[in-house]
Amino acid sequence: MVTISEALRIIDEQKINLKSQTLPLGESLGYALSKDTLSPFHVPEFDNSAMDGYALCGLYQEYRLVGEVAAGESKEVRLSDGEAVRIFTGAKVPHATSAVMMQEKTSVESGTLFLDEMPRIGQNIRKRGGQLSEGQLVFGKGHVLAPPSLSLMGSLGLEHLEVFSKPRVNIITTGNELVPPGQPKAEGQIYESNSYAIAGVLQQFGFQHQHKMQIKDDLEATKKGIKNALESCDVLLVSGGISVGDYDFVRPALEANGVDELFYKVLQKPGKPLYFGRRTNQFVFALPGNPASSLTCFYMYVLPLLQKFSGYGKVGLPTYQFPLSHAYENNFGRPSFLKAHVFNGKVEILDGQGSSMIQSMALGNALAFVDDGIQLKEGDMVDCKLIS
Ligand SMILES: Nc1nc2c(c(=O)[nH]1)N[C@H]1C(S)=C(S)[C@@H](COP(=O)(O)OP(=O)(O)OC[C@H]3O[C@@H](n4cnc5c(N)ncnc54)[C@H](O)[C@@H]3O)O[C@H]1N2
Ligand code: MOO
Repeated sequence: MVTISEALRIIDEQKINLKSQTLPLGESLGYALSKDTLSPFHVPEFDNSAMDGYALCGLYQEYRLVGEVAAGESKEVRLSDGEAVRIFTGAKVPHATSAVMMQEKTSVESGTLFLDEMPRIGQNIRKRGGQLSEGQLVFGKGHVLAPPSLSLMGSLGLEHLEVFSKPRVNIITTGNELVPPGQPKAEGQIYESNSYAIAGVLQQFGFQHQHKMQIKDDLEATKKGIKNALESCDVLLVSGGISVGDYDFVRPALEANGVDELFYKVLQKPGKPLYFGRRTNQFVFALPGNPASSLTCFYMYVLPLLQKFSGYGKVGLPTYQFPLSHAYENNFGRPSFLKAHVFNGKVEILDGQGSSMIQSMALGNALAFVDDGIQLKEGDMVDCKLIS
């Protein structure tokens, strides 16, 4: 049995041979850059107007209007002292421009521009290189591409990006009692639901599974199922069959397939019988079958590994602190990730903390961490991870 921090450290210490690939800009969302990106030119490349209005030469309240510059125009307009040109947002300002005045603060009468107020030097001019200089580091290796990053890369004219590949994931569910939703089920059987949660949470964080298989609680079938699944994935997620029951065959079947155990059992609730193993550059998590346990283990342990495997510079869900909306005591006998709801700047720990209870998790939006035996008062700060 390891502690939560030991388990996280073991995951973090794994050396992974990362692969990289080239992707079109439009398909790069959620990937991490596999090399540093330097700006190929100054951004903006030229001084330009931040407003629709007038480019002014000299600082006065009256100007001779001598022309117009639209966005995208490349012709050089010559401005002399006391002259102004009509200009539009994003258009290149003429060389001698002192300031741009927004059109709402102006009036024009027979070729003369009048300003409602005195302009200030440099007003409404977006300076060349104001955001980035040519050769400046834009993003370091490992930067994860969110929508603003795609916008910036696009503005640099980069059509293709070098990114780290993401792991191929397979899912195995185990359990003779499991029946797929939509099928008839007999007394004692239940509907299989973990694979939907796991496939969903993979998708939520930008990963995909390739194959999902269900295997019976039988040592030979489990060995064979794991062997097949490991033929085509980098990360294998197994649900159930990892505890100590007579029908829990996942651990010996992993061993028979040459997977080395890195830890088994974590001192936590839920998800105590969590297993993590490795075979060369392949990783296996055997997630406890209880629905809330398997999902909690995904957020806490699987996600950091998947992100590390994808070359992310920072992994795992960030922790935020919120004040408790009520008193709470952790009597579970283990450090606990509790199903919780963060709302209006406070966190409520929900009823229904049983590992088999998924409704509380479905109605909540966070996991709140409370250590074993801790008594908390209303207003005490609690570490939370937001899951939706
Ligand atoms: N003697 C002990 N028994 C148990 C211990 C223990 O330490 N000693 N640990 C308990 C804890 S904690 C957990 S968590 C579970 C984990 O057991 P397994 O990983 O072996 O999971 P199963 O026994 O296969 O299933 C547990 C539970 O979850 C349901 N389940 C399983 N798979 C699915 C699925 N795909 N979809 C929906 N529901 C699923 C299954 O029917 C069981 O109810 O072990 C405790 N026991
Ligand atoms: O460790 Mo288990 O997930 O409490 O039922």
